[in-house]
Amino acid sequence: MKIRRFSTTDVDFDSNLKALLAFETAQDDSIDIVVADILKDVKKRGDAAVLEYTNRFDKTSASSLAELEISQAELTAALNGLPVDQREALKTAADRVRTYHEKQLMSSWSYTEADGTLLGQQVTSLDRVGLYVPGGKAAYPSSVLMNAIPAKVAGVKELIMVVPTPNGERNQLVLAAAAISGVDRVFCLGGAQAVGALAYGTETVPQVDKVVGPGNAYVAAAKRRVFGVVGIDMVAGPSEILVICDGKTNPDWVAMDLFSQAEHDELAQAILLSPDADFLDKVNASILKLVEGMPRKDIIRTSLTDRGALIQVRDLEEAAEICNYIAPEHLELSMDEPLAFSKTIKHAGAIFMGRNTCEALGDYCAGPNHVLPTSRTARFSSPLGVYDFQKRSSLIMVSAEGAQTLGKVAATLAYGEGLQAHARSAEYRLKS
Ligand SMILES: NC(=O)c1ccc[n+]([C@@H]2O[C@H](COP(=O)([O-])OP(=O)(O)OC[C@H]3O[C@@H](n4cnc5c(N)ncnc54)[C@H](O)[C@@H]3O)[C@@H](O)[C@H]2O)c1
Ligand SMILES: N[C@H](CO)Cc1c[nH]c[nH+]1
Ligand SMILES: [Zn+2]
Repeated sequence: MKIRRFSTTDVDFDSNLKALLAFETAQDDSIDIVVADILKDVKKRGDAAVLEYTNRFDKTSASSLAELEISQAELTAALNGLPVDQREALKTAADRVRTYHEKQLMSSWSYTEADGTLLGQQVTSLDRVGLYVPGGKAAYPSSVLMNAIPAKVAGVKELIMVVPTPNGERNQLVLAAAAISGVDRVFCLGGAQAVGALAYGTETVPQVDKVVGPGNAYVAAAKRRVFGVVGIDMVAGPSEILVICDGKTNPDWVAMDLFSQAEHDELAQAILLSPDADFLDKVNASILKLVEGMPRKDIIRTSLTDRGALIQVRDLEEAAEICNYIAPEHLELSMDEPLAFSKTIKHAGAIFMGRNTCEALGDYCAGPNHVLPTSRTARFSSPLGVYDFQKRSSLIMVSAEGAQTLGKVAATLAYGEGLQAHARSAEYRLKS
């Protein structure tokens, strides 16, 4: 296993390094072609197509989609059947996630002008949302909490969750997490066919208003394609971690932090930036030593070999510049004074500060959401939050007096645009 090793003094960042790193993972054309066909078929044939793809990709043998729905009784039984430590850990995580997200609630507001005209914004929640919970290579009960709790806090009426169950195995922690979070319906579906079912609706799966949640490159491509028919939260594809380290953290800790995201997916991306060449050597040695003991070592090896990199930077300021280009899903600042340094970071899904703050704490229980933008979309997207499940309507109530002043302004501008009906509509309200 060989991880790419660069120094910015040898490989110029702008002209070479950007090209050397594989950033465009989730936009792979071959995946997009497969996904386009699946979505077209789901739209045309509904349940029958979803069932066929599910049986093929998840190696199940269901004869109807109804068979793939999990009842509320089964969700509750899963929760009650968990070992106490697991049930308590789920509840602690759920409480912390809820407390954090309650701070994000947007509320309605309005103000009244001197002439009595009222202007404002009315906030409402979405009616029905689809929550994608990944489940191909690993089960993600934590993603159930991260998807469902903000939706509940926002006041969404109906939560429809999909999760693939390879070989028909229903993960009890995932089911328990759905019970704790108050999910209304759960279907054992995954990949592009699950996203299509939620977006277009089928005989069995209800159509939703928005599809949220992370997934592999097939899920990310499907979400991109259904956007417009339904809303989507962001592109949350294969996981990424960028560690910036001053060279003073235990190299084993940093190696394991890189593994923590690499073990998600062969397409995950784990990169370390440090000005200290000896430290990079030590982390490299730690990686080679520690990988042998990892149950998911094959995935880690592929991810680190294909997409990982150890990069020697001139200084930490250059590391910040490179980070802002990469716009990683997760950024660890493993250094002295990380809070001050964080001010130089513009683009990252979540920033983990200090040597004790491993990214894994954020994945499970710190409180902020772990559904985060990937593939450089942190340049313009934010973590999943309550705001993704709320929307705003503008409020305008013009007084009789306001209609006089605003009417003249509007009519003048409307005539300027050549729009007679607009102008006259405003003028009808003018007192002669
Ligand atoms: N960004 C985030 O917030 C976040 C959070 C958790 C997990 N993740 C990422 O989610 C992903 C989970 O991936 P996963 O694979 O374990 O589960 P998944 O649920 O995303 O994908 C499984 C589904 O992919 C589809 N699929 C697999 N191979 C296919 C093929 N050849 N053709 C068509 N469809 C195919 C199948 O339908 C299958 O059900 C990982 O990449 C992980 O890094 C991201
Ligand atoms: N790191 C993932 C987001 O990229 C979230 C997760 C869930 N479980 C473990 N990790
Ligand atoms: Zn993770």
